[in-house]
Amino acid sequence: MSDVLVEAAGLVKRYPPRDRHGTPFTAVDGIDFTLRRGESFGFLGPNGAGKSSTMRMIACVSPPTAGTLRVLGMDPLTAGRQIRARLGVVPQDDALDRELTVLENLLIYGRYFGLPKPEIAARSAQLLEFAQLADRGRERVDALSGGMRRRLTIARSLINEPEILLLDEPTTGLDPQARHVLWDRLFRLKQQGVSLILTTHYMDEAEQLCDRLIVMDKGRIVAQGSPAELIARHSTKEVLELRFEIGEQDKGVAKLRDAAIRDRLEELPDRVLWYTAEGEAALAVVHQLGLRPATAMVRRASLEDVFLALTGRTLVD
Ligand SMILES: Nc1ncnc2c1ncn2[C@@H]1O[C@H](COP(=O)(O)OP(=O)(O)OP(=O)(O)O)[C@@H](O)[C@H]1O
Repeated sequence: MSDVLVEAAGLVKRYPPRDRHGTPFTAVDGIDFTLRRGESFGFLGPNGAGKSSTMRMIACVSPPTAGTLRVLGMDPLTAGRQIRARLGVVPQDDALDRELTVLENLLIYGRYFGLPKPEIAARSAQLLEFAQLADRGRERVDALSGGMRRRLTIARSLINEPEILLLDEPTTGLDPQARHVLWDRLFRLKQQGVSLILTTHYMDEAEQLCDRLIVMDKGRIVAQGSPAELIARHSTKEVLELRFEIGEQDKGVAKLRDAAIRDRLEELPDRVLWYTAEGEAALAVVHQLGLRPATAMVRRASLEDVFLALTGRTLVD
């Protein structure tokens, strides 16, 4: 069995104009990547980066405009059905049947894959257990919380025992506790050997779940690597984050620029970031300069800093 799960070369997705006067829109602009078995992948980027468009092509629901794409060694244009039988897909919107019960949603999905009835029943029971919904099987989906609905969608996507699970922004819109429950479930799937491919614009999610990341912006790949590699390559180890009182930031930055000539300073509307190997030493300099920021915090660099370095923008505006 090949260890390549997904391979893309020069992959393009262009959408037709929305109206007669419009122009076609290139959402994915010639990207190359290889996803291998045994790792979990994240497409990280802000809204509109082209992450969902890439996922929909991998899920065989949206044909590429140009380039080549192979999923599990097959071409989605000619072998979509065979590929889909081995994939689980968790779309951005849950697409559950809200008028049916939790259990019925699973049963219907099993039938869609043509699985034998006893197998669907046994598998549904296991999946409800896995999704921590065992006592909710007879309730209507309407009655579930957002976090429960997400877990049910994941349970549903596992009915065919997929090798790859595609998740489009799995925790967007969930509260912190529901997100952590979901991460725990996804982590278990990883341990069971399911390869996760997800999109996110949350750096903590990417750091928690992904072994490798593809950072996208405006339809292109701007960097690839493990979270640790990306941070080592594109940021200093530490960051001193300073917030000034309203109207004080410009004066502060002018002084800092003179002091931090060898380091990168990043000015955002609400804070200043000083990229340095030694955050505490930089903070001492801030005090020597006579600056009194409203808050000052030394922290480790994160994927957010990588994104800022690569694109000049933050992940979540
Ligand atoms: N069917 C479509 N027709 C025209 N334009 C589209 C269509 N689908 C997406 N787009 C545009 O393509 C761009 C990329 O969208 P895509 O959903 O792939 O981005 P994304 O990185 O997943 O962002 P998000 O986090 O908002 O889902 C966006 O500007 C979007 O408006």
